[in-house]
Amino acid sequence: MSTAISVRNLRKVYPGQPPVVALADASLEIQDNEFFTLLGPSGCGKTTLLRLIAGFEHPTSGALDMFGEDLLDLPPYKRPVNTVFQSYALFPHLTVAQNIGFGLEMLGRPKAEIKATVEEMMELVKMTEMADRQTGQISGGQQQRVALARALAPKPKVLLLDEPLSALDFKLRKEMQLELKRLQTETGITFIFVTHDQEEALTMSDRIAVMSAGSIRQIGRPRDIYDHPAERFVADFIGDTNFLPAELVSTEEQTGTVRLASGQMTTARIHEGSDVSGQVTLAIRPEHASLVREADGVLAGTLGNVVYFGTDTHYHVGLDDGTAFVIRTQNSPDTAAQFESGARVGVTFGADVAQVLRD
Ligand SMILES: Nc1ncnc2c1ncn2[C@@H]1O[C@H](COP(=O)(O)OP(=O)(O)OP(=O)(O)O)[C@@H](O)[C@H]1O
Repeated sequence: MSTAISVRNLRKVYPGQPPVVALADASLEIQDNEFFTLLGPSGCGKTTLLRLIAGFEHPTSGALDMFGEDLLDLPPYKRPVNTVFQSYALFPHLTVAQNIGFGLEMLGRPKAEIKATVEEMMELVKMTEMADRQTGQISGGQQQRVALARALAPKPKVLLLDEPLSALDFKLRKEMQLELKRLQTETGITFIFVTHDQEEALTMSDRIAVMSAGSIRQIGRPRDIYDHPAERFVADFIGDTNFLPAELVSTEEQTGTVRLASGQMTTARIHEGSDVSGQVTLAIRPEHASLVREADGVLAGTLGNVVYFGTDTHYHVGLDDGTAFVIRTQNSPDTAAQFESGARVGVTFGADVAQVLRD
């Protein structure tokens, strides 16, 4: 696999009083044919990074290459990228076919080529039957498909997608997530997708960069990031997590022996390259822990609320050291509630599910 985009120590400061550091010092590599997602809360710098790649902004410092070529010398229209915006920016009085062909007309492509590409794109996004409808008269989901087809029509090497699904309702959003993934696989184009929705990122991406306050906190495959968050921000932002204070007693490669507040010893995973020692925080996902009899637990406490969600049940335990801990178990027709609210209970978890977090 070759590298599509290489971002090295990219920094963007917007002038003002005071100046805004939108991107502090970002470095990452995106592979050709990857579905890569920039995930983070509002204002963390996702759109800024996308705009730097597109060429709508110029960095304060740093380097940016695409397929080995320095991008910073190229104006936006000469970069082999295209962008799909949150507001689809379609022309409502033009037809579906005219909207899709618009960019190609601007590029001065021959008429026959435009016609063939528009037909190919309409088929790709399943809009052939609506070719002659004005885009002001089609649904939000259909407009989204046209916007995608228009952006894909010039066959960019990289497609930038800035929260393209955020205007759609929940059900349509789910459908379009699968659709986007299909389009990426079928076209083989590198997608860089921006979202603040963790579930969207986990379901669609080959890899995710989690961002916070202008910097990249962790890069990894969805499963790695979910199961092995490197730091508290990532563990907190993606999914639900229990945090336990602990003391790191010894380490051997990626495994640490820790003493919990209860005095019990257990093992936990240490993220590669993490420099941790002394007092640490452990992260344990609610579905990775089990509720057991008090005598069988690594931790002991009193069961508080038991909340039934249909597919699963959440058990809220008040641990004896005062920490709150949630356990999530999947329901099935033959699982009966084993513990009542108010009961003394134990909490246990496997050796490889607890993660030592860096600060
Ligand atoms: N043109 C600009 N001038 C000054 N500040 C800006 C400009 N554009 C963005 N910012 C600031 O830079 C920071 C990063 O903004 P950016 O739009 O990249 O974040 P984001 O993660 O994409 O957020 P959102 O999810 O809300 O779109 C924010 O503090 C924002 O207010």
